[in-house]
Amino acid sequence: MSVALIWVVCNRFGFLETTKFETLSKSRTLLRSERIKNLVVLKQAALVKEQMREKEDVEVKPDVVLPGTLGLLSEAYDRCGEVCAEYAKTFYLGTLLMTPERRKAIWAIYVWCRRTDELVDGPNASHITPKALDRWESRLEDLFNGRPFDMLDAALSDTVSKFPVDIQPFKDMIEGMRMDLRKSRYKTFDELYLYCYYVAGTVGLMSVPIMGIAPESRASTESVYNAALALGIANQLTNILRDVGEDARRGRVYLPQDELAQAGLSDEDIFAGKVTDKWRNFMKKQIKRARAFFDEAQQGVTQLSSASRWPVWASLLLYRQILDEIEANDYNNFTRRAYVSKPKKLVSLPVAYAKSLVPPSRNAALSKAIDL
Ligand SMILES: CC(C)=CCC/C(C)=C/CC/C(C)=C/CC/C(C)=C/[C@@H]1[C@@H](COP(=O)(O)OP(=O)(O)O)[C@]1(C)CC/C=C(\C)CC/C=C(\C)CCC=C(C)C
Ligand SMILES: [Mn+2]
Repeated sequence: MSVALIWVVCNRFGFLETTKFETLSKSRTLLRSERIKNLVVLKQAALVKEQMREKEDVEVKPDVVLPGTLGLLSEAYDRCGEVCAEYAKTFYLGTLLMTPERRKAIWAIYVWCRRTDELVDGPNASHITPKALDRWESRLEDLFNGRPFDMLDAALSDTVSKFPVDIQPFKDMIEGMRMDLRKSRYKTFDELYLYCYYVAGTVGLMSVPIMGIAPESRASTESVYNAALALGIANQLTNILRDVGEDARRGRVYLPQDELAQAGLSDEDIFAGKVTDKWRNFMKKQIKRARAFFDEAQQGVTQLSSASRWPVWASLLLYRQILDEIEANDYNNFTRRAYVSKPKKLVSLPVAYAKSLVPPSRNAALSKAIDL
């Protein structure tokens, strides 16, 4: 399908205007989650398909640098690297295995995501209004148009001028932050999925054009994007399950209300924070669902370019283990924070490395079978 056609389809369904997207008629049979798969994934995949198939290394556009700005740019990327190292040490170490161009690009994206999240979760969160998020969005548009506001924006501006990264997932992440300002309950999993797409699935979509798909991969670009989306969703669902108590203390319940009711639970039970059999059974189902998203993601990691596989496997295995730790805490995610110990983290790194050595199958039939 051509990019143009996909744009038409996206516009036709109002996808590109997120508010319209949210208020689409209830009579539509597709769930939001399915529409995201059908529309965003197709569009993102089409945008980069051509560029990424050509070479193992994404064709990076040459630097067009104004005299005297090269040093500033490299300083900007260094700063992004420092922020990344400070907030996400293991992940930072993983990025060191990537090619220098890709590593810097991932740092720049990481920093933009972290800053976006800080707007609603950081020390100034109580002053953040929808207007402030609108301003953040116009700053995003400016940097995509080559007019960065500050040094860290300049790094991302440079990245998006070199890699086939689309602005939509970035805008959608801001939409997720808007959702956080106006909403603290989710009626169904479908509603929660939309939130997870906005704040985390988008990270997967932003990252694939940088990570690159292995030239020998026979999997469809769409299936790799689906896997990347699934990894973002899996990570966010895990985040949510780990932070139930912490979120409840801020008056937030990121759990499907209908599933809570079916399990005989309500918000009051969450605020009371007692681990009961009802809670354990509810949690078992939520953990099972998060694991299913990790399973979906795992099939796509192998299709990434060889140097990108190790950091992605490492982060996937580390995040996935948080679910095991919730179980080990007997599902007490009210007062105990599940975390993966240093020794377990250390063991995961060589495991991730071994997994990253597995190349994408050259066998077309097999690759078809793993198409998601
Ligand atoms: C084919 C395939 C599998 C490709 C891999 C694609 C890929 C690299 C996916 C990455 C998925 C990922 C790391 C998603 C992040 C999800 C996440 C945890 C989002 C958090 C949102 C808000 O949650 P909350 O406020 O509840 O959480 P905190 O309490 O604040 O923690 C985020 C915090 C949004 C901001 C996200 C980031 C700062 C992470 C950005 C990460 C990258 C750009 C790098 C990703 C690369 C690797 C190698 C993992
Ligand atoms: Mn946050």
